Amino acid sequence: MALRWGIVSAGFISSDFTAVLRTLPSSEHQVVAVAARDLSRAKEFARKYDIPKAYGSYEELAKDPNVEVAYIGAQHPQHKAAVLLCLAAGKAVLCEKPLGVNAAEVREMVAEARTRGLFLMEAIWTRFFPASETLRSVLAQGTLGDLRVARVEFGSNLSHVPRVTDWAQAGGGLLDLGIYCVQFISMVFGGQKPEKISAIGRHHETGVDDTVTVLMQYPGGLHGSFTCSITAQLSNTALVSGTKGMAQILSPCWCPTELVVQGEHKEFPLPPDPKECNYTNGAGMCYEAKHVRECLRKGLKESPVIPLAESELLADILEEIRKAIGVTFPQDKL
Ligand SMILES: NC(=O)C1=CN([C@@H]2O[C@H](COP(=O)(O)OP(=O)(O)OC[C@H]3O[C@@H](n4cnc5c(N)ncnc54)[C@H](OP(=O)(O)O)[C@@H]3O)[C@@H](O)[C@H]2O)C=CC1
Ligand SMILES: O=C(O)[C@H](O)[C@H](O)[C@H](O)CO
Repeated sequence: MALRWGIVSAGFISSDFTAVLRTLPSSEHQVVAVAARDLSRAKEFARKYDIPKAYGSYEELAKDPNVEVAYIGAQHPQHKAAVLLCLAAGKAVLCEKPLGVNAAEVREMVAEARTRGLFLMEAIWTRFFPASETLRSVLAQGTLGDLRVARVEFGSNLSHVPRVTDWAQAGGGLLDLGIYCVQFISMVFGGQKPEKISAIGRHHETGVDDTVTVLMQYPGGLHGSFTCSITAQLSNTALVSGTKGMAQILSPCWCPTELVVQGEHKEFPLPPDPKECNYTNGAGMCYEAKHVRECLRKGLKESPVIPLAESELLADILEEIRKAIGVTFPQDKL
């Protein structure tokens, strides 16, 4: 039976996600409604993607009985209200990363989903790419021996993207790009909590974090480290290494198609990108969409691949790093 999606907000990532859903069999995925703060933009989006219902408020979409799962594609500070609204209306929710601006926001959403017995997932789409799945099996087989080090770099000059430098919209590299680095390290180290975190950060002129380098010590003496930047181009690769060898995810490591294990290069081609995609490897959003459908059809309340406890952990780590480098957002004071 088709999963009936409602798209909350009509921005860039919502466009990509909707375009990708339309490439999947309509017997499995249908987009039944879209909402934007402005009705005319919602209507334009609905016309473009042939969506039967357009709403001028997120509230109206949440009340639509035909919507089964809401996809939240608004900017970071708008996630919490949209998620809570959809959960209160009994919808399952897939919310873009970062789930919340800080750990308190994430905990509030997770608690609400649990209390209501509803599915909630943070859209850490990276984990559903075949290259990431293969890396997880390589690690599970012990191919790399005892793990020692994980290292990620994600940076690019994004100073032209308004939301990325906007302090009021919780911009900066950590929440936008650093979250991909932290999720990688967390994935390869088994979702453990780091014992120690230290960080240095350069502030952007708008007050958000510009470039951040982080060292994390994990139980068993494992070392995780990353650099993220909204002004400097970095290698955008990720590696994990142990006593028997190394595996490397090549660029773009947040939506990967190439994995090198002990020197052996493996490629994982994506389905063709819908031509209107705004972001790199947008076609790869199909993997998380399929995963959400599988979870919902099995009656799961959270994803086993990115469980809610790990979303809480990622938020805790990001918040601790922000504290260490002195970056705060309005949400931190509430
Ligand atoms: N998984 C991935 O690959 C990617 C994920 N993302 C995530 O998706 C989210 C959205 O990013 P993106 O699509 O680039 O963002 P956009 O700039 O396209 O904004 C998305 C929507 O946010 C709402 N919005 C924008 N500004 C404001 C504001 N000042 N106050 C209230 N609402 C506002 C609007 O909703 P409306 O249409 O209702 O007016 C807008 O359409 C981010 O959280 C980002 O981290 C982004 C890029 C890639
Ligand atoms: O999730 C992402 O991929 C990031 O939000 C984008 O890559 C970045 O913000 C590009 O503008």
